[in-house]
Amino acid sequence: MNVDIGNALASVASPGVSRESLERLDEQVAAAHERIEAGMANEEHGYEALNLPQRTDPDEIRAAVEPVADADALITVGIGGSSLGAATIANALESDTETVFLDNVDPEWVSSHLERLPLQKTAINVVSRSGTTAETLANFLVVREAFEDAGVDWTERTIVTTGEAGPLRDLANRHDLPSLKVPDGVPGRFSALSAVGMVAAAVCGHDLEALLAGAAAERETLSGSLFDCPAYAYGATTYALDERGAGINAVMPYAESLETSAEWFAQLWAESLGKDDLGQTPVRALGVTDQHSQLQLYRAGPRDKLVTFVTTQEGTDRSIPATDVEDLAYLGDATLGELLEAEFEATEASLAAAGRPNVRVELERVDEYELGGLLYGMEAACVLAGELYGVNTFEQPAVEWAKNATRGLLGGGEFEEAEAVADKTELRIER
Ligand SMILES: O=P(O)(O)OC[C@H]1O[C@H](O)[C@H](O)[C@@H](O)[C@@H]1O
Repeated sequence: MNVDIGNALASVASPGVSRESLERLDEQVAAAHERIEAGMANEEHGYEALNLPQRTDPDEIRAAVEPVADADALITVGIGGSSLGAATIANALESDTETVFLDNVDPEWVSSHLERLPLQKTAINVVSRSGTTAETLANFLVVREAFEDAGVDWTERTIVTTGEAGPLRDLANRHDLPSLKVPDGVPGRFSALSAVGMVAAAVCGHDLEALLAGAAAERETLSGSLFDCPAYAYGATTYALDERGAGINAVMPYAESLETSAEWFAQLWAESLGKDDLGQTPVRALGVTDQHSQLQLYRAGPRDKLVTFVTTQEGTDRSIPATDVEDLAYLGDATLGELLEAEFEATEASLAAAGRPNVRVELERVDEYELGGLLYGMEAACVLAGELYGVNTFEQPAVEWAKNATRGLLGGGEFEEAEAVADKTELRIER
């Protein structure tokens, strides 16, 4: 990926960061880079994620999915980091295999998928790093039952990806299911380039080598200066803008196929950096759609936002048919791709003209190679930002708190967090 931070400079935007400040910040980037390289070399928890392009074995993943290679549909049961990376890849790329991601326990929604899908020709991909996440295990039990009710042997159609030990690992062993291991030292939200994100891609027939090659190329750019490394330029600029008041980061891909990448990014940014009263709030937007809903706020609301555009240079196009309606004649000379491009450029310029900081992340096209680069680049940006903030990027104690409270409420053990639910302050206004 390439990154253009010109519209984040103080000469354009407020808040903005001056070239001199960036040069001073670059000294911290150099120190952070040394720390990151050491963490990678020592295979430390979290930093190990940045070694995945070299560590992930596509053959192992393809071998595990071999029994379900004929599937017409794939249900991935997982949540957060065990779903969003896989969904980002699957939703970005074309495939004949329909992919469904059960990352919610809304009973109506879960049932509607199970009633609709051809279960005889459907595979199940269960993913949980811990193997204990209540939503994932509950959904898996429900999916299994639906397969049994339909007379389909779910043990023939299930692939498990989980840690070395835990309830899901036990289950995989008990039923002799094909299974893959979540690599050690890789937190869920940094695991897209492992089996966690790539099983679904393999079932869909995507090019796993190209995903990893794109990520490896991004890894090669990591260096001690933000001016030489797109990922660090992004991480350092977002950090500097947050310090200057842009506490919100609205990520706006200009490609429908990249919409899920903004969801994936939101988890990465929020769970990694939201600590010690620090962190930038990620917001999901989509170009051009959200030009007609959120842009007013981005351009004229509080000066607390950075807009991150994600653009692609090339893709399939479609011409707009000519019409004899005079006022619409200009459209007939264009294509939908040209319209999209013009709308992006106009939106970017409109923010800059109003002095609102924005950054452009450029991909050449939406394919495996470029996606690998985007996933890796944003992860590296996040790790760098975590170093600059001085937070523990790789933990998520606040999420664990709510997980414990839920388990306590359901009788899954003694968790003091559950008591807080009973302590809720009420001020109800009833109709
Ligand atoms: O993969 P699992 O162990 O099932 O965890 C799934 C998700 O659970 C929690 O919400 C964590 O905060 C996330 O970081 C994680 O991705």
